[in-house]
Amino acid sequence: MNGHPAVEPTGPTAAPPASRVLALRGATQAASNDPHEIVRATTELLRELVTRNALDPADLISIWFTASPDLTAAYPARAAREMGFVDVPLMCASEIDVPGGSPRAVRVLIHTHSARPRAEAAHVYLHGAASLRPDLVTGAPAGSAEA
Ligand SMILES: C=C(O[C@@H]1C=C(C(=O)O)C=C[C@H]1O)C(=O)O
Repeated sequence: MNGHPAVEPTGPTAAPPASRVLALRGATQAASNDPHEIVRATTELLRELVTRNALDPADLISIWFTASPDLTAAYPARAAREMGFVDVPLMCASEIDVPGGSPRAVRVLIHTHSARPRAEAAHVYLHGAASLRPDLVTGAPAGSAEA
């Protein structure tokens, strides 16, 4: 051996990691299967996630979207690109067509670097999608879309 420890020291004296990975969920409901409405609803959802979690766009790792099978007029990822997330890997897919599933639903899963612990993640469910996960719907801050 060369005298150096094989691994970085751990325990109370070790420096905290500069950054952790945080996953955030969200969902919303578009007014209709129209490109403008899909982009509008998705933009609102992304803005709320960014605001409520104080996200720095430079920290974003990737963004996954699903659209319910009745939404076919546009890719929700378009909203992210139009917001300036042009170098963030994006993906869209069709949601599972479960009987009774939420209509016109855009769902999102964001992975980001963040110092925020998972317990403090603010997941965002807007409009008709709020009924999907009532356990995750928290009070919206002043000035939010729901106000
Ligand atoms: C309930 C939701 O819809 C679907 C069901 C999920 C679940 O059961 O955990 C997760 C994502 C969606 O596929 C949601 O978007 O949160």
